[in-house]
Amino acid sequence: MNKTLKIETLTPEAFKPFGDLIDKETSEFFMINNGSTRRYHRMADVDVADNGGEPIISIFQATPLQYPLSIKMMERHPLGSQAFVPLLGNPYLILVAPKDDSPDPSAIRAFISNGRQGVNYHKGVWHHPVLALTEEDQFLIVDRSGPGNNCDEVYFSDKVQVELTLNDLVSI
Ligand SMILES: NC(=O)N[C@@H](O)C(=O)O
Ligand code: NI
Repeated sequence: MNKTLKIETLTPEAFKPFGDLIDKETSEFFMINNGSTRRYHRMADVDVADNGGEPIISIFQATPLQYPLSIKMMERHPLGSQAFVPLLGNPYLILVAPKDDSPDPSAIRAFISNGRQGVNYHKGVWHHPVLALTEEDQFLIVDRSGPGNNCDEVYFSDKVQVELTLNDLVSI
């Protein structure tokens, strides 16, 4: 199978099958701290308690891969959600595929964040490891620590060619 992915703009509706969008610009807020602060409340839930899991906060400093990207694998976290919040305001890419026993290469979807949007992958959603577009980009991560295997990886056979090119990046 040969396929080049179109890169989609990240919206709450488009990302809904895969998780939550952590995005001020598409979220409600209420005022706190005597009117000095907007609280964008509960943008996503941290779903990590299965098998005695606990929520942890980490930082990823990521380096861009080579493009056009030949997508060789996808992974999922069967025991917990995983959130990525960009810290430096740089656009980055998200590759996801629907929950299933194995990722369907023909169902992979590519999104681009405007650098102000984070994502929270729901438990078991297939995704590609973080895809920075800027050298040493940084992300705050909220995911799970605890017993059990929480990372399934599937490598595609050589016959499957799913490519991601940047030349049709939507303007963000
Ligand atoms: N392995 C790890 O902690 N990171 C991946 O889960 C990822 O989605 O980048
Ligand atoms: Ni992951």
